[in-house]
This record gives sequence, C-alpha cells and structure tokens, in this order.
Amino acid sequence: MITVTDLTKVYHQGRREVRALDGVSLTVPEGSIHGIIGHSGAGKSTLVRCLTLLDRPTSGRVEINGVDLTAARDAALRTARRRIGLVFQQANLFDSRTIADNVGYPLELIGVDKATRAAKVAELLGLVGLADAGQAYPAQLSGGMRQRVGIARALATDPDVLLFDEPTSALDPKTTDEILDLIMQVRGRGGLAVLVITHEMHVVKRICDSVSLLDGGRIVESGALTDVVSRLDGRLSQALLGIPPYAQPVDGGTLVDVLSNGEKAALPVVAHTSAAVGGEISILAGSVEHLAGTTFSHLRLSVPAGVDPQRAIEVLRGLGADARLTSDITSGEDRA
Ligand SMILES: Nc1ncnc2c1ncn2[C@@H]1O[C@H](COP(=O)(O)OP(=O)(O)OP(=O)(O)O)[C@@H](O)[C@H]1O
Repeated sequence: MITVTDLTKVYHQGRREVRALDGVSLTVPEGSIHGIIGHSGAGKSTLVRCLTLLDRPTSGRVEINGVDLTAARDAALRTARRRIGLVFQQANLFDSRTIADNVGYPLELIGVDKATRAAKVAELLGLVGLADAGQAYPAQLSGGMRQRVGIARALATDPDVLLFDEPTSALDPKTTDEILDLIMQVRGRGGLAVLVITHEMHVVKRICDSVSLLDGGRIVESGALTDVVSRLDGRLSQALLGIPPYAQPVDGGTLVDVLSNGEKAALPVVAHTSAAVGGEISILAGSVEHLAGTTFSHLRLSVPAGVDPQRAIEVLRGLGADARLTSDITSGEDRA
C-alpha cells in the first residue's frame, strides 16, 4: 500500500514560484492499479520524482506500508527507495550487458550473490515471457520486449509498489495491450500496489481500478473507475467516455446528454423517450465502453423543438439513466 499525504513541491524560477505539486493526497491499496492522468504541465513528472524521492518534496509524506520515505535519509532512504520499482517510457537498459545482467543489476548493487541473482533473474524472465532471452543483448530486442525487461528489473528487489511512468507511450497498439496484460498479471504478485502515470485514456480504461485527474499540481477528481465514469458532469467521465465537446442540435432543438450503465445501457431509451414525449429524438454523438466488466453508454441527444427538454430528462431518469441539459455539463470549462 502506498499512501501520499499533502505532497507539495514548489520550484523557484528567479523570483517566480511554481507550485508543481499542490497538496496531492492518494492511497493505492495492494493488489490495485491506480491511474493518474493529466495534461502536459499538470505535474506528472514532478509527482514521479517526489514519490521516489529523486526530488525532495517541499512538504508532505510518502508512506509505503507505513514506512515514511520522506523521513528517511542516506542509507535508510536508499533501502526505503527499493520498495518502489520504477518503469519508464523506455527501459533505458545497459546496451553492453546481457538481458539477464540488466535484470539482475539492482540485486548486484545491493550485494546479492551470483547464484541467488541467477535464480531470481530466471524466475523474473519467465514471469515476463522472456525465459529464453537472458543471454541476448538489448539491441536484439523489440521495444515491447525491452519494456518487459524493464518490468522484470523493476521487480528484482521485490518492491511493494510498482510505479509506471508513461509505460506504453512509445509502443504500437498491439504491443501496448500485451504490456498492459503483463501489468495486470504482475499486480497480484506479493500484494503489489501499482501506480500508472499516463496521458493515454486507453491505459486507464483497460487496466485501472481507480483513477485521479491531476491539474495544476492538484488532484481535482478521483475515484473508482466505474464511479468516475458514471458522473455525467465529471471531467474524468468526459475524458474516458469520449463525447465530442460540441454538436449542433437539430432544427432548433435542445441538446441533452444521457448516461446509463449495466443492463440499463442496453435499454432502447431513445425510442422509449421519443414515444413518451411525442417527438422524435435524434442521437448526435455517443460512446459505449465496456469497463471493469460493466457497459457504459453516453449519448448526446437532440430533443426536437416543441418538446420540453425537461420532460425528456424526466423520462430518461425514470428509465434509470442520468440525464442533463448538455449546456449544464459542458459550459465554460476546459475539459480533460
Ligand atoms: N526543475 C524545475 N524547475 C522549475 N519548474 C519546474 C521544474 N520541473 C517542473 N517545473 C514546472 O512544474 C510544472 C509541472 O511540470 P511537470 O514536468 O511535472 O508536468 P508534467 O505533467 O509531467 O508535464 P509533461 O507531460 O509535459 O512532462 C510545470 O509548470 C513546470 O514548468
């Protein structure tokens, strides 16, 4: 389990103060995958550096299974840091070392003997699907394979937390999915807590149990994936269920957004509501996703002129959906 409390990082650029992190708090229990998304400049890289104490936070705490990393210094800090395995966008392997020696490197650093190292490396290479690649060199491997090596290396010291920083941004879609499957597979290992920092919504939708939106150094929205997606007016829902920001209503009609999930997502809500209000409702945009075993449907409708949109909203809500005027959801905000 990793617990982050009120993490703040202030940089000084001349007389200017930049609050790159401004009171970030989050908890990731073991066996769980938490995604952090945010625009460029939101503070993602600073968060990675502060979580790993590569950069010292100005204030706040990072605790792993109750051990406060921020209170540790020197040798104690080096030991505490090994509780976090880090995987970057590119694995940054030593080109002159074999794959086995790359994976075993963190163990070499802490003086683990050769035989123990070899056994651990063999186990980890098997885990990441590279059992036969130990004697190869990085240049002989594809990007996806190198990322597998990076994951094996991050697991070498049996960390309690795996921190992924844009793990699939350099990979093609098929390889991305293979690496995401591997992340799902390793998360059950020895009670790991997994944090994934990414700008790719696909990554969040496919593997995360919970997600936070970082903006201006703050977590502005956070929750279980299925909860945040269900909030029709939430920025994470907008980002993950991908409705275009704007659509023209048909012939002076009114735009209404509707979100339903589970079995309700399969109901013919538009046909039913059209019949109930006595007017033909059009679907202008929509997104249907299967997340964490549940179907989510977000539609943008045009309710015809002459029909009271509030009446259509009532009918839709009566069918178990969340429905609102589109103008109430999208007005004036810069969406994630
Ligand atoms: N060493 C530094 N000195 C001064 N300001 C910094 C430093 N590092 C980051 N910042 C500032 O802190 C803010 C957050 O930057 P950060 O790199 O963490 O964002 P990010 O979300 O990782 O962005 P990107 O996805 O573009 O890398 C930005 O305003 C950035 O200019």
